[in-house]
Amino acid sequence: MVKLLKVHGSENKFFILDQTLLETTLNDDELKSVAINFCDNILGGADGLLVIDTSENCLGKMRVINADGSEAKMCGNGLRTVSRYLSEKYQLDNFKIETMESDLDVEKAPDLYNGVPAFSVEISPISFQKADLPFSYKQNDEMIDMMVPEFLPDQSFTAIAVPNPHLISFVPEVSQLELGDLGQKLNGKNEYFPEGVNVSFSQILDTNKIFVQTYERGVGFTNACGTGMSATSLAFAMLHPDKFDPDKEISVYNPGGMVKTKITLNPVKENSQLRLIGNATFTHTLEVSEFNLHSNNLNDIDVAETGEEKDYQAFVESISQ
Ligand SMILES: N[C@@H](CCC[C@H](N)C(=O)O)C(=O)O
Repeated sequence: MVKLLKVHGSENKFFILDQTLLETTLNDDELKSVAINFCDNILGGADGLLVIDTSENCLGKMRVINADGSEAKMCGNGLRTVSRYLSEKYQLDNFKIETMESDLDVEKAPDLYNGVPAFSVEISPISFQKADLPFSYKQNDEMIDMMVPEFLPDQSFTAIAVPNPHLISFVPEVSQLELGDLGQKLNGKNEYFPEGVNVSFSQILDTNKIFVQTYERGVGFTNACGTGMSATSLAFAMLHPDKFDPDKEISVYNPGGMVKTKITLNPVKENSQLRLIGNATFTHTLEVSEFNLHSNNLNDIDVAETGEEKDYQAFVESISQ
């Protein structure tokens, strides 16, 4: 039997499959089918499948398969949960994890709340270049605080790859309707973001305090998007210096809870440093036979709750007071 986990970071939910536990690893087609099946049908679904593989230079490698079967370059909330998994497996608190474009530094952080383990993860590399998003809008090589009436008439937009693509707009109040419409438009066939984009709207609440909601590529509305909150924090620090204190962490509220980000701006903006700090919660363990996993038959799974979710909900309750 193979043991999987259901996990979340700020209620951005995933299944973790450690391929190193298998006799025979799943190939890419099998991973895609299993990701779609798990994310649609098991335990209320999830936003993606996080796949752990061996790595030559790091403690492990993380791949991110979105709910629709597409593969993402990175996942910030997911990386925290994979960090916890590898930390417990190898009894280490500080190490590197290989992702599609870079080896990222991760470390155990103080618990977010009683019974809520937390990890701090590096988010990198950063790019604003149109080729790295990719996007196409008139002759622009970058899109930074730019009015784009083709998206929405009265909002400005910033595009940042970390390295998955994000489009960010600061708004007086988040409109789910406008976010959903724009997210759908830019993730369907469109001339601006040919590979789709994660779209985040953010409300500035106070100094170093923002709210972020994201329409995710390959998923749709999500409770939280880790790379989205990191990219939005970078845009916030760059574009709203009057509300940004560089010596302190930023509190990023989201529909699933709250994370912290630490932004160290660099005059060369691509060399700025981003860290994402937040919960790594395991909600369920699942056991399935390797044969059933290979044949994408998920009818016979043993599920057990870990009991961690009540502590996470107590944390959410504590920040809403
Ligand atoms: N929610 C993730 C991002 C997942 C990838 C995204 N759907 C994409 O396709 O780029 C996060 O926490 O960063």
